[in-house]
Amino acid sequence: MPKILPPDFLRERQPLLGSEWEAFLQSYDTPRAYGLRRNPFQDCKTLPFPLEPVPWAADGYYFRPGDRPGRHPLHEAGAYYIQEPSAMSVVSLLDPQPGELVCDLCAAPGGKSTHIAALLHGDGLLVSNEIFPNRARILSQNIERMGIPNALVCNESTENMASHFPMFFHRIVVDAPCSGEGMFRKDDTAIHEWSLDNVALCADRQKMILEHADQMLQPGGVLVYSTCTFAPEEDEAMIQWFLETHPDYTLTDWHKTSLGRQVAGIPECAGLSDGLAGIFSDEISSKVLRLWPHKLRGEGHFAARLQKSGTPLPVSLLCDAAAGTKNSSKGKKKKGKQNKKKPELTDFTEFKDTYLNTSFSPYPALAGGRMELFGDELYLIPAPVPSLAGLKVLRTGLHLGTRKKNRFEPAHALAKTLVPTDAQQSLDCSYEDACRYLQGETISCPDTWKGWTLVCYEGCTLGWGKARNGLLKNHYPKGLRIQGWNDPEKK
Ligand SMILES: C[S@@+](CC[C@H](N)C(=O)[O-])C[C@H]1O[C@@H](n2cnc3c(N)ncnc32)[C@H](O)[C@@H]1O
Repeated sequence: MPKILPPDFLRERQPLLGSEWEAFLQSYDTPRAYGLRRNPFQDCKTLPFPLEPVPWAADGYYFRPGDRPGRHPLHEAGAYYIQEPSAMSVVSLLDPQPGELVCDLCAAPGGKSTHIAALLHGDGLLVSNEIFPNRARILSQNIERMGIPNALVCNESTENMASHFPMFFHRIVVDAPCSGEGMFRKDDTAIHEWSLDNVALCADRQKMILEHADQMLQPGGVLVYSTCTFAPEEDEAMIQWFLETHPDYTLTDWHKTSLGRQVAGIPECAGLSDGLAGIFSDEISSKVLRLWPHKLRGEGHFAARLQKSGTPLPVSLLCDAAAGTKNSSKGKKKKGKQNKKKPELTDFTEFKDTYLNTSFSPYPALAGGRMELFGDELYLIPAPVPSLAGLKVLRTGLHLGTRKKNRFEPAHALAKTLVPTDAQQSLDCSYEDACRYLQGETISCPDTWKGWTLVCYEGCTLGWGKARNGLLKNHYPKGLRIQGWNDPEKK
């Protein structure tokens, strides 16, 4: 059925597209493209469905919708993240480097965050923030599913984030809440919720979020601002306003970024565009990036990369400064009071010596990290994390496990950061056993195995099982179990 678009939208946007208007409208009647990003932390050699590269993202691929990769055990294993193809351009533009401190300020459900983490390779720190608690929980689950060891997940207003992390980050992405015009083909709710008043409201909110992002960015840092709307008020005009009110920033030409270089070899098929010409100065329109659904295989998107003047500070100085920050927020602390005693680490050490191989080496950010107990929960906090007092934090680095009476129970999050060769016992499951495991069933293992075992499928980790007498007791978290995995209709 043809889409019925709001009359105000049609009237306002037609002049922006000129001779391309008909092609733009026709894009609403053509099928949309589907994408996924492969996860370097869970490196499955081959995926069981055909893929085609997305030109603007190194690990991005198109898939055929009928293949339903969201209903495959490899999805639960974190082998990939399903992401709208145009949305992958944002982190390509941000270009985070291993060792950096990076913030995703409006992060749920985690498309940009999981992409940033993949490019950091476990080195440096990702702080992912989401203002709404339910969405922050989904974000946190996705961070865990993708086996990301060096992330904090916060559930804060951008104002509280700014007061807690002043001038802290090397790179920040503001993937702003917006009027969502670029999602009209994909999502009818975006059409129903759209109005010109909402465009104006979104623009005001975006200005506030950008002010906070500026406060959090180091001198010399990079800020990428993106939306999934065509509204110039939220796109080029927002960048114009930001540059006028923040003279210490310059706009980076997207053609001269790694995104532009990547595309240079395949200019025709990429279909990436500059900003709106004629309405805004060349300085802005020639440097910002637009993705139009009639020009490429993806939905509508806008992105701009801004560089702050100055020289970045050493990471150690930044941590000291942030640790001394007093947060005025009365936010809840992390569940389970922080244990002031020096954590007794023997339990984890014993676990590690018994069940993990010496090849198990925490990621660079964790190698210099600190262990902290919150109640009986033991966390490994990446090296550059400052004090988190007063901040609502859902995930503090890597959850190693729980201290029980006479034993240590490893966390699901720990399993997700491991590869099969990290564990002394890892079971390479068949497809059928992987499905049974994900439903919470017991599966078989060699009779001689005893204790904690990594359950793997196609080289990716699903979770823990505990071996006894040839059977693996299922330790896949109850909240993640889904029934019907063996049903071919649901595959
Ligand atoms: C475009 S979405 C982010 C998508 C995400 N970056 C991803 O790639 O998966 C914008 C996010 O901003 C959040 N948001 C809404 N109002 C906000 C506000 N006032 N301050 C900060 N974030 C807000 C929304 O809940 C939403 O999760």
